[in-house]
Amino acid sequence: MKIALLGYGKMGKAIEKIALDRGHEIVLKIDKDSSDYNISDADVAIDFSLPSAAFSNISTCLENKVPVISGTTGWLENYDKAVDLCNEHKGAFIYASNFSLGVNIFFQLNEYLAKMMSNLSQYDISMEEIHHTQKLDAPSGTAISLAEGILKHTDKTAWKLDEAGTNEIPIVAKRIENVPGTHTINYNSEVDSIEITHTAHSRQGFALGAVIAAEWIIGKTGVFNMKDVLNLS
Ligand SMILES: NC(=O)C1=CN([C@@H]2O[C@H](COP(=O)(O)OP(=O)(O)OC[C@H]3O[C@@H](n4cnc5c(N)ncnc54)[C@H](OP(=O)(O)O)[C@@H]3O)[C@@H](O)[C@H]2O)C=CC1
Ligand SMILES: O=C(O)C1=N[C@H](C(=O)O)C[C@H](O)C1
Repeated sequence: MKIALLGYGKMGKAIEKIALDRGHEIVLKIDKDSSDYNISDADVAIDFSLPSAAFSNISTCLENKVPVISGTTGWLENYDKAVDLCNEHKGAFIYASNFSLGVNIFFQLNEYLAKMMSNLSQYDISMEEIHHTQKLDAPSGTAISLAEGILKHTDKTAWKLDEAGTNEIPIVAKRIENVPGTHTINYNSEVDSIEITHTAHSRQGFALGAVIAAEWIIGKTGVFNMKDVLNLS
């Protein structure tokens, strides 16, 4: 498979290594703002760039009928436009806030627990995410996905970074050197607390998931997610 890497930073480099190990070829690497690259040699593009660059990169791929996998976070105000563009061009597109198998299992565990806790008003919910100090967005895309999973099953109406109202899920974002990504959901009552945590030990899981998604999307048309790729029910 011929892969274009849109974003050649920490994730782009981790993806390159795994892709080469799995017998793929990297035909394009874009690591800064450059609007006139030629994507047409690629079978698939993988975008791990910047919040400000992702939508433009995704649009370029879809307009040129190149399937695109995006892991960039912090650009979701344009997600619906990307979906429309994908449908208009009969393209193929996956966005995931987190490509690791472990986090996608954790997403399901989170919803299961939220359902169980939904009528137990003695527990207060809160969330914490910890990432490395170079991270540009807060809260993390994964924290937002986790909060959305909880909102489906509770009477909370929204998530909020830091200070939250009674109907909101508070998210605390911490930035500590070299932390690849840790997410915790806490239910606290006067007598006890229940906490679930996913801890990434490196970027390997994210990168492998992105390459697996790129392999999976070839020959498909439509907008998909990691639940489709991993066949999680
Ligand atoms: N979904 C998931 O599983 C994961 C998602 N992420 C997300 O992926 C994104 C990238 O993370 P990470 O690799 O750690 O970040 P980095 O900052 O290490 O890499 C981003 C790269 O994008 C480059 N870039 C700048 N402008 C453009 C452009 N217009 N087109 C393409 N590339 C460009 C940057 O170059 P320069 O430095 O010159 O500006 C930089 O090399 C973030 O949004 C992060 O949150 C990260 C890990 C997992
Ligand atoms: O920027 C990162 O590093 C990460 N970003 C993603 C996010 O915002 O959730 C995924 C992972 O946690 C690492």
